[in-house]
Amino acid sequence: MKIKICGITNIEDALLAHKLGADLLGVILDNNVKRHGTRELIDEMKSYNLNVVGVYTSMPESIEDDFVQLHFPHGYKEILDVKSTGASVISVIDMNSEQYDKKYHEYINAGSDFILFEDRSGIIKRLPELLNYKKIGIAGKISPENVSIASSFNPELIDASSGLELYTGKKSPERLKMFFEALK
Ligand SMILES: O=C(O)c1ccccc1NCC(=O)[C@H](O)[C@H](O)COP(=O)(O)O
Repeated sequence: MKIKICGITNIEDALLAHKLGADLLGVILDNNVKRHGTRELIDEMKSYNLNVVGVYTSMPESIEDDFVQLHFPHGYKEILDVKSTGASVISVIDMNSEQYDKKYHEYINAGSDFILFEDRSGIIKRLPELLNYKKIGIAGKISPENVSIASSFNPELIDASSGLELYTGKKSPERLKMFFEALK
């Protein structure tokens, strides 16, 4: 099971999350999103050998990342285009969208490395719906208080962001520590 901390906006949060045990660190590359980062931040994170996921809300013109999160409704072509660069793909499915099961099979068949099921109002209550899926990640209000429930479900990927913040865009060192403690 891999742990991804998303919404990283600064190097201090990135280094602390990595030190505590994060496998992947997500940087949102969309200036319209409050908790976004920059290409410069990604370069700095890579200089520390951190595993960075570039999180995109639309298809980027070029791919410079080792891990790419397609955080918008996409299809076969976008996944193949990213995979042709050698990057790993995280395909996000909004569980409140129609036909999420159909999308899951499309993304699996296209070769996505992880299918990240997201319910921004809280994924924990949706877990019973996900029992028969493979290669899945889960996201949506995962926090120190409920991450033990998330991990007992044993997904391939757990993604957490806002539940670890002091304020939007800034992670709380205390909450990060509590989160990784709860995973032990
Ligand atoms: O976090 C955002 O505001 C965001 C906005 C637009 C696209 C992606 C965004 N986040 C990426 C993520 O993977 C989230 O961090 C993930 O769904 C977890 O969300 P949460 O823990 O509920 O903040």
